Amino acid sequence: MSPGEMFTHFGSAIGGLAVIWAMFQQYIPLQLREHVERYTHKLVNFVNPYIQIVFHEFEGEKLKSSEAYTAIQNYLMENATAGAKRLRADSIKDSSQPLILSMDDHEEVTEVFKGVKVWWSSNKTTPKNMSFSFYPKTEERRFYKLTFHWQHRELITQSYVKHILTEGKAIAVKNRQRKLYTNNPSDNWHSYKQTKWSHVVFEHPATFETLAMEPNKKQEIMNDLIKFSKGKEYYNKIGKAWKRGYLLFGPPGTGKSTMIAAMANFLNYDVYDLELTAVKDNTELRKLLIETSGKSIIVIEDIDCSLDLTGQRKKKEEEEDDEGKEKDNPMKKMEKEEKKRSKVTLSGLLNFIDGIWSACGGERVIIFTTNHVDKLDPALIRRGRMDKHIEMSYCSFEAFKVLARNYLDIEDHPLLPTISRLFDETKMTPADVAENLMPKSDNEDAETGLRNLIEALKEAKELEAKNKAEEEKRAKAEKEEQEKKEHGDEEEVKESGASDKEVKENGVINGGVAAKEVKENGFAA
Ligand SMILES: Nc1ncnc2c1ncn2[C@@H]1O[C@H](COP(=O)(O)OP(=O)(O)OP(=O)(O)O)[C@@H](O)[C@H]1O
Ligand SMILES: [Mg+2]
Repeated sequence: MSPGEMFTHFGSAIGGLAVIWAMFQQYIPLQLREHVERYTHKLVNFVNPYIQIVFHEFEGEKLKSSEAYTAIQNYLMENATAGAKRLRADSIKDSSQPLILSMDDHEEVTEVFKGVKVWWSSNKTTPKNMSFSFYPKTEERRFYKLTFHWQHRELITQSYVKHILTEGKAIAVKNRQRKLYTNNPSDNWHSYKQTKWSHVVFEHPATFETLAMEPNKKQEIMNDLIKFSKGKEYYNKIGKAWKRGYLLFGPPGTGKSTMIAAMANFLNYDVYDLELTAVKDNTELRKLLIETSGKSIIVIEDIDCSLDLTGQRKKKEEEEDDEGKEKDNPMKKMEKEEKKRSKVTLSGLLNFIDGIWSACGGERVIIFTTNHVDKLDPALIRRGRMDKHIEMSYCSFEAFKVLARNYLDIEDHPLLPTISRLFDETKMTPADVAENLMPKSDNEDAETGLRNLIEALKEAKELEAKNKAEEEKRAKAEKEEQEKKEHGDEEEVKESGASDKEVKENGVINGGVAAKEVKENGFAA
């Protein structure tokens, strides 16, 4: 038989089988079919000497992604992709790094462990739900399947799987790209898999070395962070969730956001930048929290702006008053209702920080930043929630020296004493200092930067003095006005006091006369 003929026979045999299968499905009753299928499975399992283990991407009702899945993914990426023919290219760290390749869906690779051959395949299932959906990928579930001969069951389940998991974790640490996450608006949660967070690679270059701050304060924060990151046992011992809250407060441009980046780089943690206004309610806030991984910093910037904390404490009468107004204005009512719907409450946020759920995962730093610490509810920033309060303030001379070293590479300069004196006399944010020091062209040297700064400091000082003088003048004028008013009131009181007296006296006199008259005449005229 020629190969062509063979192929034709083979083709028709397959075709015949397909027809039999279709008939089986169509004409054999469902119950009988199930029986047949079950027994076929049993038979195949009896004859099949291979065992399969499945590792799913999500565990715990899909709340959390599985660590084992990630470890296997990393392991296979590094060790087994050589044998795979269909690969997927993943994010590339930077252009100097080679492509990171992983197995594509439904691809299979083999590996030999201590002389034993195993098969790994990457799979996904989509539910058989035939209903039409705008989001076809929502329910997609991925998993890895490990297949091996039953004779090696012990070796594989005990040593090999353990080996893969530890190796995978080590590879993850080695290849770790830190990520900067932001929460997706919940309306989009269904459209792109199950992820509530989107991420990019975290690449902020700020470090504690480049952060302008008094050295003692900086060291204190660094020690605090080190103590925290090594404190797993300690937190266990004292029965506290392994997390720590920091409140960074200070005027704009004093380095709060820079500090967060420096902390993330120092600890080698991921950053979750939580945009509270995109979170609809407390339940969603909790879901977001559960989706964060360990070794991460959760940041809520400008907390006073993103949550209406004062609104929570609105007096009842005011609300009633508002309701009265809303009756007249339906637009206002709608607006308020919309706001209500998209509202995370203070108690929701408090639970997010130190409720029962906050302990899931562990090793998390939570940071709030604000420009107005006095606006925040004391319950929110009490110790235990915000354990450490860090004030980011105007630039001191010590802090300036860090900037001078970073921006101009100078440790010492004859102009420094002048600058030191000026820093004592006026205040400027590190952001402004940095901007003045930064060379604006190739011709500018360190001295130009310092002179620019001196000019700016002098200007700031003059402006401050001018503002102060104006403020004093206004206060004085106000005081004078007040005094004048009080004086005027007094005069008036005096005058009106005299006329009262007159009235009184006259009244008495007239009254007296009248009374006298009555008395004398025996009746009132
Ligand atoms: N302490 C600092 N050390 C080094 N650079 C700083 C410092 N403070 C500010 N800067 C510089 O100023 C810029 C603005 O700082 P940053 O964004 O950290 O301020 P912020 O306190 O977060 O302000 P805002 O309250 O407006 O968010 C940064 O790009 C950084 O380069
Ligand atoms: Mg900021």
